[in-house]
Amino acid sequence: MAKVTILGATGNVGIFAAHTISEIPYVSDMLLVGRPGREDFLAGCCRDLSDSFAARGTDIRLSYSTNLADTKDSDIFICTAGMPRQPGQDRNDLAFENAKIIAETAETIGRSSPDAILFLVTNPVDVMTAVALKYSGLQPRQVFGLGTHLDSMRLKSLIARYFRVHVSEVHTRIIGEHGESMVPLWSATTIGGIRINHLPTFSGLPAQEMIDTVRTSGEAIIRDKGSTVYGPGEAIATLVRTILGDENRILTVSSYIKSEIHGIGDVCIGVPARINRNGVFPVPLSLEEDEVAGFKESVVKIRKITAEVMERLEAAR
Ligand SMILES: NC(=O)c1ccc[n+]([C@@H]2O[C@H](COP(=O)([O-])OP(=O)(O)OC[C@H]3O[C@@H](n4cnc5c(N)ncnc54)[C@H](O)[C@@H]3O)[C@@H](O)[C@H]2O)c1
Ligand SMILES: O=C(O)C[C@H](O)C(=O)O
Repeated sequence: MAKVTILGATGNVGIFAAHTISEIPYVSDMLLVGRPGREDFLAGCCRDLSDSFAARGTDIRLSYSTNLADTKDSDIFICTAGMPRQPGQDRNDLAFENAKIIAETAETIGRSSPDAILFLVTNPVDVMTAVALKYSGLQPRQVFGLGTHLDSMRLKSLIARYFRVHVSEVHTRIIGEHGESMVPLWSATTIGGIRINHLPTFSGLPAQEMIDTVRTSGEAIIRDKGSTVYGPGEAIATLVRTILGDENRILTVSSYIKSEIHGIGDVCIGVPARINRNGVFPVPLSLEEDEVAGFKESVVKIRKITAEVMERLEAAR
């Protein structure tokens, strides 16, 4: 059984993730962490969630805190703390402001919970994963971000609708940045176990339109309803269940790669990784030429933003 701590629990994604994670049978304790001054709101969240646990018959010890010292003994931290983007902003516009929050938080967690797993949701998630890895001092397997898992789910849903099949029949991946330079892996896309380009209807697939829709999905939802919540909240729970259940699923998350993909590495970015109770382990891959080219471009972009943020963080200390 495990203790799960949610940082940024008063936010839209944090509180819905608390709800989705509470459905995972391996969770015995859940701690909601918010900023000082938010005690009443956190207390209200605990009462409201407790009612839902009772209605569902879930037995989880739920508590809240505004003090990171109380997070000791957590098995997994989910970090949703930080600014979300506003309509018209790019996720990367948030990089430095959110990096300051993540660096400070990660430093504390690394010292007080050296065996924990640290799961980043805060955007830009690839850069935040690198910042958390550096400042926590944890091992690469212990630190990862939601990466392109949500993008992969969005593409899966579009493909399933196009071919009129159940979503569980579709396997697909998007790698690279959780952002503009994301790269769809059509070579790794199957329907009912059959490679998508072996299906007669493949020639009519509006592939570019689909990937454009995925690329702009977060932006469109934020413009229409203010924030993306249900997609990320369920995606977060999938990852937490995979870890706590020691499931060894291969999901596409932001992880530190040394050189696993065509010799490309030294960056935190979305890649397929085997995920279990010990953490996240990128899977070496062989890709099509155009996919490698797209991935290289994405890596160069994320490396540059990460380096700039790290430099500014150091200068600000
Ligand atoms: N990676 C993904 O796929 C994905 C999906 C959805 C949201 N996000 C990101 O998650 C983050 C949260 O989104 P949201 O919609 O819940 O935002 P929100 O504004 O509703 O919540 C933000 C939370 O961060 C906390 N916070 C803000 N500044 C802080 C600081 N200086 N120190 C500590 N805590 C602070 C707030 O108190 C609040 O709890 C954003 O960065 C958003 O872009 C990522
Ligand atoms: O788009 C955003 O800013 C939120 C999140 O990254 C998403 O893709 O839903």
